[in-house]
Amino acid sequence: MDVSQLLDDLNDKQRDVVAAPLQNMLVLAGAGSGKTRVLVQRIAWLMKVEHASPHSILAVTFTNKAAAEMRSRVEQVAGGNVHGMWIGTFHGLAHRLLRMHFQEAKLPQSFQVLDSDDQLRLVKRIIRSLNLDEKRWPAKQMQWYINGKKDEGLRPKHIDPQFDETEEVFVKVYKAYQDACDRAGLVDFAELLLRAHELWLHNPELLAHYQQRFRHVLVDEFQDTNAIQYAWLTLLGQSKSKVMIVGDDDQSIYGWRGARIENIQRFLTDFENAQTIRLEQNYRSTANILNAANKLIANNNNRLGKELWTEDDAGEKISIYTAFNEIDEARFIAGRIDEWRTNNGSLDDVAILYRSNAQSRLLEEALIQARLPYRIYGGLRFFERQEIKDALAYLRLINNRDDDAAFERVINTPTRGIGNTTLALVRDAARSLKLTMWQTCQQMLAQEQLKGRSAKVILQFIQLIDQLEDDAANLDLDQQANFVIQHSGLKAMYQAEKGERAQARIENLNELVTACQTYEMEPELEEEQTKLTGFLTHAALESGESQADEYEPAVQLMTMHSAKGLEFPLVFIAGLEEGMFPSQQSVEEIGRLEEERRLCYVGMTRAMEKLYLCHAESRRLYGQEKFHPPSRFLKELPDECVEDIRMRNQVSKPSTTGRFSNTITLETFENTGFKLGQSVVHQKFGEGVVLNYEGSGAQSRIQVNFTDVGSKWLVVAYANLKAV
Ligand SMILES: Nc1ncnc2c1ncn2[C@@H]1O[C@H](COP(=O)(O)OP(=O)(O)OP(=O)(O)O)[C@@H](O)[C@H]1O
Ligand SMILES: [Mg+2]
Repeated sequence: MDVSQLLDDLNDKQRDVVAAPLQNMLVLAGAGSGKTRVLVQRIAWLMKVEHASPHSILAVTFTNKAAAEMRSRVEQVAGGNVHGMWIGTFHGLAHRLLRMHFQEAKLPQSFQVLDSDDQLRLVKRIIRSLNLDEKRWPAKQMQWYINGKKDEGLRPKHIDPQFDETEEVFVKVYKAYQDACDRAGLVDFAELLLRAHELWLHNPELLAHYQQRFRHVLVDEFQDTNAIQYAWLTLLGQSKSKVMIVGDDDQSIYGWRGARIENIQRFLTDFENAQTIRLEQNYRSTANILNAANKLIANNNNRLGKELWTEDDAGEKISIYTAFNEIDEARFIAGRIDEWRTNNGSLDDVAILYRSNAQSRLLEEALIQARLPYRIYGGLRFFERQEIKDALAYLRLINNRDDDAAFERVINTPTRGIGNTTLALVRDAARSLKLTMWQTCQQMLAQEQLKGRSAKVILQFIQLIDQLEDDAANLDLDQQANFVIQHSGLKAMYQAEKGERAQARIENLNELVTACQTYEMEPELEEEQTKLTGFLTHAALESGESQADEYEPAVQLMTMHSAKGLEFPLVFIAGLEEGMFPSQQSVEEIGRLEEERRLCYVGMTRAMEKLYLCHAESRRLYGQEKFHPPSRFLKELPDECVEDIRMRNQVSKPSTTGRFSNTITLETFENTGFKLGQSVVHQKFGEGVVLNYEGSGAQSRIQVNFTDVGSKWLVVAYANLKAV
């Protein structure tokens, strides 16, 4: 691309940014206004027009994926070699600095990065070594505390507990933990940032070198930077370097993790002569989607204030689907996606967004049934999640004591103090005796080959499993699962860990109970196996099935948090109910409620062409039927942008499958010339039976259960169905 082309395809405001003189700049703009795009073009401009060497450019984004994308876009636009340019996340860049300057950072050359699970384990060890009661001082809470302090740039010596005894303990653990890390050459995620900051702060020549080098600093998604990231940037800003930040205060969704929206305003005072440029034209979404999102976010206070408009057509209205229950919601979504595919839409263009990870299970199930390949973005599929595998392993062991994989998984989860040496001993014995782990344990106990403490804990474990089976023998499957989750100690273990991840794990365990409750075994299998066996098989199959290959087009499932910065032609948001979204905890606190609303704004503005917002009238949660009212966010949307696709004056009819909620208007239905239960024939799909109908005029859709290909939603106007 030559220089003149660099400014083509940009509006005036965007051009002002890309071609601005060298200066500190804040680009403040709403979703889809081209922030990321101008940031990339600006880099190309700096190289081509300002003759900046790639070496002098530092670009920061929020995820590794975004960084990879930015690099390839810069290569495309700037044409060719961007070798020497630093593009990455704050964490990635900090890591790089520490590797290059390990000595100045006072780290051994071979220092290791500690991931979150390893960190937790180490914190646990520290708590024990200090003879603290683990129940009173949960490791997860300590971990949260330590990371929070690091994110604020605070070392133990900076914290004054002021006679607060609890905090005194926290600081003591923090200090002991840090000493242990330093001795072992371990660096946790938060430490990467803090160390990188200290590296520059304590080594003025090094800082001067980088200030000299990185003349051009560009940061995307700036609204979600935390205190230490901001401090690090400020060090670069104190030189000739010019810093351009782009962000949107309305999309700040990581406040709960220490992100500070105020950093946007601080930037204007801390960075010399910083200019603010606002982009106001949105290029992503149709007018209906954009106007609705604008209206929604206007309900927040303390905004920096931005207006967004589009030249785009009104487009289709946003569809609000009122599902009868959560199963209906999932099937509706799968049905619409199937229809999209039938009409030659690519599955890569479709995203399903939700508030919490546990919601994915039902959606996954519906997609599997509809044979729609999917991918979970930034996370694991439901049955592959750690806590679910833990719980299933207990159930498997109850079902079959000889399941060695299950045995290995839970023998020490939660921790029972069975040492690796003991386990190795049992493993060896099992191998030579050609017995399973369970059988070997029993034999070794009987022959007194296990002694002392090891013998005691293994015996207790064996008794626990036997007891769990006995106690749960007469319970229904869901109660059985619930019983096992409670009494195995799994629930308590996860409850003791504080923080969002632990919360998500508990939600997933609860969702597993719901899955057991709604699991229906195929009648022909009932004679051959128990319901538990049936369910375990189902879980095993689901965890391996329908996994989309890397390059196969697939529906993307993700939380709204991980959807940041992305865009899709067709977007579904599921579970828009009070208590789900906004979440129960957030409705009591105005600050958190506003963050939820921003999250909804982020979700809605991912959609380019069509947006579906779904809520269920009843939802089974934690094994209980809940009747949540529709989310307040739905009520905040302007009438003219939305359509309700559940009909008024409806008549409920049980469907032939018995599992769908069917609400149809008989009158309109009859206008199509088809009746419920009628046999029809379709040119491609063959013969089928009419199950359901919705919409009117050109939008009318009909659901037909085809003998060969199963149920499909078709647009009546194009389906060319014939009665038989
Ligand atoms: N001037 C333009 N002409 C045509 N398309 C544009 C223009 N500017 C941006 N776009 C397109 O609009 C879409 C949104 O742009 P981009 O992702 O850069 O927005 P953003 O402000 O970074 O959004 P978000 O806040 O969600 O991160 C992209 O598909 C981009 O290519
Ligand atoms: Mg962006």
